[in-house]
Amino acid sequence: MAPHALEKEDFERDAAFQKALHGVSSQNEGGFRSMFSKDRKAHQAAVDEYFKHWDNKSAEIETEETRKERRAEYATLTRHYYNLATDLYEYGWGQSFHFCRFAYGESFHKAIARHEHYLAHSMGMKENMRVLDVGCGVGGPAREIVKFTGANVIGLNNNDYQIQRATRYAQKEGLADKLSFTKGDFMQMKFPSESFDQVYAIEATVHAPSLEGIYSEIYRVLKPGGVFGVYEWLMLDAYDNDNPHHREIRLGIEEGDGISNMEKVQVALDAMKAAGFELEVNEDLAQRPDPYPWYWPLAGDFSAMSSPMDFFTIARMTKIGRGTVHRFVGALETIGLAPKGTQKTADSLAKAADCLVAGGKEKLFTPMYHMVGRKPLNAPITA
Ligand SMILES: CC(C)=CCC[C@@H](C)[C@H]1CC[C@H]2C3=C(CC[C@]12C)[C@@]1(C)CC[C@H](O)C[C@@H]1CC3
Repeated sequence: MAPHALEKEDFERDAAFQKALHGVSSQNEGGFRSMFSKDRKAHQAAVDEYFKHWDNKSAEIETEETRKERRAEYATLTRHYYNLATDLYEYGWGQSFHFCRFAYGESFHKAIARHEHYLAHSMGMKENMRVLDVGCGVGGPAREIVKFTGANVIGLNNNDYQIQRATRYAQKEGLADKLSFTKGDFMQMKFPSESFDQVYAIEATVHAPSLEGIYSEIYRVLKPGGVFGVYEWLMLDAYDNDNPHHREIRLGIEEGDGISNMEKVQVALDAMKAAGFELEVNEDLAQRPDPYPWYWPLAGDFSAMSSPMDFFTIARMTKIGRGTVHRFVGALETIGLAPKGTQKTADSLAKAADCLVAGGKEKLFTPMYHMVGRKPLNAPITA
């Protein structure tokens, strides 16, 4: 397969844009309040840049050409998605931007942390290993993994705002000596070959334009014998791209979650193999017989709530919670307190939530395809 064309990086441009858009809001406590202190013009630019990929491009008229255009601008698309969505994520979900399994009686935040521990455990992560977190968000998982394993973690992210927030949170928790964050496109990492003992990615490599491309780049930076562990977002075998309903679900997830190209399970398995990994774990954790499915918080199923402490956390994620946000930010936009496009972003996220739930219920989609691959000890050096 021909290697995927990469977007040209421009760190100065991105830093200037992040400063103009977010200003000092990266130093706020986070979440809802941060949403209102954005520069209006820069916010509009981010909205236009992101939604040009989706407006008037419905599932019925989707062509391979449209998907190709999104893949060609994967880095800009994802960077602007997180420019728009990060504050809403923190407000509605917390600082670990991923789903998880739920055990009986387990609180939301405990379940999230357990999912992170499980990945580290499945990879055999040990104290003082040099570990890379690919697509680290605002660093919630990395902080938990450093505390759980004692590994030294570097978080890689192509969104300056998230890096600033992640750095601030790590400093606040006194973890700065074990955890740092750096800016970069994961398709073209600046790290030398064979420089990490382990690499993990939690619901992040789905933002890549090509799974083979990102897995190969991860393989390159791993030392021989090194391990890559991932929770991947994938469409399941039952997904049929010729079925309009299926396509609508996939597109709703892609648009509302900043994804240029979501693939099926077999593509990911082939990509791991093509990259050179020996696959040690390969399982859709969403198919385990858990008491509650991964999507229950978004489905607004309060009967699955295990701890009274979770009431307000979950309330923000439900349809009613999302409707309240829709009306509230709409009103704030009208009176000029929130930048234009805030409601459009919230609505797109809300639609994604519905598509995620539908994808989960209809067994078309998983956010937790768990793979662990090892780079063979005798692997030849890759440039
Ligand atoms: C985008 C990828 C690859 C991973 C992120 C997974 C999840 C953390 C997000 C997917 C959908 C998001 C939504 C919200 C928070 C973060 C997600 C669950 C909200 C609950 C945030 C508050 C809004 O009012 C509603 C959102 C619905 C979708």
